[in-house]
Amino acid sequence: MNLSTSAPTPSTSTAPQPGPSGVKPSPPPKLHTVLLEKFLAKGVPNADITVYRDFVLQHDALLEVLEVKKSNRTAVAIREAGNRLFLEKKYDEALEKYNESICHAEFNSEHLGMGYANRSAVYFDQGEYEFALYNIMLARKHNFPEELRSQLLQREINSREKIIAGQSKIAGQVPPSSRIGLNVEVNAKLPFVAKGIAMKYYPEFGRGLVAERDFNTGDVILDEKPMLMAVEHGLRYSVCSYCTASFRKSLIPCPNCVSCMYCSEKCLEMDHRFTHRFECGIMERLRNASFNTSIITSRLFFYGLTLFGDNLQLMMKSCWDTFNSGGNPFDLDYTQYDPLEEFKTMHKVKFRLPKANIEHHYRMCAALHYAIFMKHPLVQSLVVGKTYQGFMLQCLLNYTRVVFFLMKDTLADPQNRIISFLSPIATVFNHSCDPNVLIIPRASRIVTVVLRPIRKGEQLTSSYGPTWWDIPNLPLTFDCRCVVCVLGKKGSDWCPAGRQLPADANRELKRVCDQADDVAMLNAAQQFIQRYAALYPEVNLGGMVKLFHMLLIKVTCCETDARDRMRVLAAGII
Ligand SMILES: C[S@@+](CC[C@H](N)C(=O)[O-])C[C@H]1O[C@@H](n2cnc3c(N)ncnc32)[C@H](O)[C@@H]1O
Repeated sequence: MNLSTSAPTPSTSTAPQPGPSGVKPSPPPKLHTVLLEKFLAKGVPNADITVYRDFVLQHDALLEVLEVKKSNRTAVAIREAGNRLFLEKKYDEALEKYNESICHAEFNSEHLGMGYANRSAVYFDQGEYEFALYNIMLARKHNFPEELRSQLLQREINSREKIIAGQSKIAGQVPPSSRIGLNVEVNAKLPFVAKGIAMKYYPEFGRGLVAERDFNTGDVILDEKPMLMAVEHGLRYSVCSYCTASFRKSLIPCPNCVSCMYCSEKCLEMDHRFTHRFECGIMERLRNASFNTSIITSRLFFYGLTLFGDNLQLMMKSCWDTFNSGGNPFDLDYTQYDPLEEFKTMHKVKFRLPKANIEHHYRMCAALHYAIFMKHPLVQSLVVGKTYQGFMLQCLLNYTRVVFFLMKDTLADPQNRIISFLSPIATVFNHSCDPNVLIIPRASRIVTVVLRPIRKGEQLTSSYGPTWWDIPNLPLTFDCRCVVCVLGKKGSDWCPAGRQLPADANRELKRVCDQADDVAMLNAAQQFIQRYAALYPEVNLGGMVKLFHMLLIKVTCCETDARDRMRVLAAGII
């Protein structure tokens, strides 16, 4: 037990940020704040996690919130709200409402079919005829009422006619190009990582990634599948709860709860197998007690438990002594992919606590999750007895620390809603205000592209928010020790005085911006950065890196759209 009464009582307002990536911190959930304030009033902020747990269990009644059940009545009301949005041509909002309605529709009811049919009307109006056909197919599969089928048939005929007439968006779309997927030689044991990247320990950063050979602008050096992902609650009707794909919001519901949707049966099955079976039925309680995506901390425990075949004894034997002992994913052999070995490496990660003292938040977070998960019948049946319960509690606390240390967040939409991911390699990139790579999280993959030439021996760094050419007002959770900050430079002060591009380059700069489309501009920007790299950092080159950065994200999004349309075609609609 670590009961220290002499430590100053920390304030509850310094909440943990959702991750180290510079995305705006979310306020702590009300329940967390209320309980933490009560707890800290006792004057023992450094109390052992078991003391936090017992305190939370004493306040069990506060954890109770109504778990919303599926209901056709609710489904109808929400669908009608969707219809109003559809008439106002607010298509994205209408799709979200139809998704919510589909989630609330009872198992096997006609209201599932009605929701899909209404979605098909939105896609038809948007000119997304393949998605319209896909949703018509779903409507028919899910009890769309017989008496309304003629309308659906007419929409199907109209969609097919549009496609035959060449009005499909597939015709004019950006073809999926080599922007997605590695375009350099790969590591023999980690075929999703470029050859010539290794892990190195840096005293000021902890683990980091180092280049063991030169890389060029535009090299795709990582194409990784995350181990775990989480979407904030507000996105539950917009993206897949498992892989986070948007799939133009053409999602299918969890058959048992109203809180999760998926882009495919496969994702539904995978999510259920690894984590959702422990969450289904207690989602509202979890949400009530969690930061936006902090549920991912507990998911790491249940993911591990699943990989150990639900055998807690085995998991405890393998993991009890290895918390925080140091893990190196480069020791793994992914040609013989073993998710259990990958999990064990993540379990061992040596974390550093952030600069603000927020350990009391971590303890409250873990204690709350523990108390809520212990209400789930499946967890109750697997975690029996004080020893195993103690192990689960310790895991939840350690994984809260590890996940908040490593997790990367990304803004999913203009409403700044967040998706978070945890992966063995992409989370090892340290931050620099002068980054040399860009991480682009897309549905179920994390792609990393080189922004400017990297020489052998340099550290590979991404930006968690601030860059020297762009300084958003976003705090980092640590004192930044990157080269820009250590030298006390900001903005254009980072560029050596008098360094300028030659006159020729200025003409070329204009040519880059005059390109006809995004792909051409992206390629021109890439060549420009590579050609003038010797003059980096220079203000205009910084602007060009920023443009390259922006275009990479835009082109990747277009390619994702293109792939989604191809995927719908492959579903057998034509
Ligand atoms: C996503 S992890 C990066 C990998 C981490 N260094 C490790 O050992 O696994 C983020 C953490 O790395 C450290 N870090 C990353 N960039 C840093 C920087 N520019 N200055 C100081 N610490 C940094 C901080 O402790 C931060 O919370």
